[in-house]
Amino acid sequence: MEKKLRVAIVGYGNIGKYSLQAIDAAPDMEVAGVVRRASSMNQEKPKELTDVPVVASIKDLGPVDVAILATPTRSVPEQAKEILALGINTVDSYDIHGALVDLRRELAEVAQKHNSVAIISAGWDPGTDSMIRSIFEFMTPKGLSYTNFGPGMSMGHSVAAKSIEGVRDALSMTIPLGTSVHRRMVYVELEEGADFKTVEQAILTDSYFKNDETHVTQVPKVSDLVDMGHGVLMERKGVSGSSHNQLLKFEMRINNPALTAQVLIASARATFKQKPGAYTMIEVPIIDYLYGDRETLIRDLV
Ligand SMILES: NC(=O)C1=CN([C@@H]2O[C@H](COP(=O)(O)OP(=O)(O)OC[C@H]3O[C@@H](n4cnc5c(N)ncnc54)[C@H](OP(=O)(O)O)[C@@H]3O)[C@@H](O)[C@H]2O)C=CC1
Ligand SMILES: N[C@@H](CCCC(=O)C(=O)O)C(=O)O
Repeated sequence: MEKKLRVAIVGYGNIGKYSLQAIDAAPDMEVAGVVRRASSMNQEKPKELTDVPVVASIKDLGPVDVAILATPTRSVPEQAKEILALGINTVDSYDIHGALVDLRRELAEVAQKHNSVAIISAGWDPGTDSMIRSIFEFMTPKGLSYTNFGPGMSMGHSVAAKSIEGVRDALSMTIPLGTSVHRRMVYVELEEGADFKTVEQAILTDSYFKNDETHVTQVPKVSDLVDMGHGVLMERKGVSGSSHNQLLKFEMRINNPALTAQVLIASARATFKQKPGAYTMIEVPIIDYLYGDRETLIRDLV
């Protein structure tokens, strides 16, 4: 039997937990262990990790082939560089669209030097939606595409709101207003003594929120509101050759962390088929994400 890929999960929040399930379900992978912050190591070990090594540094695990970075987007650049420099492949779901080209360039330099591979921004948006947008684009090179999220929980925005001083927990709901325009409804649970107006101002000026209509509401308990469902409707009206009004549509309604984790696991597999460097999902051949014999996949899917 083929040797299984040994996968480490870095950060055990929502994406981390669902990554464990996706690794367990993958025939070609096994979990090498979970890397957590020192502060989380003191907590009681979650039941599903009973037989899984949990460590504070990836260097304390046995051999690791690839690391899933399931940490806040803003901590990805530093962590990815450290892990790639150990010769270990990385995948992340970095979701700051305006900065991912720079991240790709920075990680490519480290990966090429240390003979490793990074697939960055590998969730659903950015991620699989980026692949769909690209397909729309070559099917109808002229035209307009719209990406309409939700309604649903944006994890990137929730994580950004949670990181603000004085916030104990946060939920950011994305409300689609049409034509790629969104409203952000942010619910915050505050630490004892925190000032709501200060927190509200910090959220409104954070780069995750400052370009959208955003409303911040204080609630007693965020966990009572959380529903991790999300989704997207992508539409394009465009032109193929000289034929107008070609209408294309893609829609999905999902459990956000489950889908993101599944895409990360598929990307982890794909890292082993690339030359050292850093890639976004649209640069990797689709077949590299799939498990199975190449000709069988081609026979079944093409
Ligand atoms: N591209 C896409 O489509 C998507 C991208 N995402 C991205 O995934 C990211 C993670 O989301 P989610 O799993 O909900 O986040 P969580 O907050 O649930 O989990 C993140 C985990 O990372 C660890 N962590 C927390 N703070 C830090 C820190 N400052 N530095 C390093 N590690 C830290 C913690 O794990 P521990 O306690 O074990 O150390 C924490 O539980 C989001 O920031 C979002 O941008 C999410 C969905 C879709
Ligand atoms: N990156 C997103 C996934 C895409 C949805 C989105 O960007 C949004 O709801 O604003 C997330 O973190 O959940």
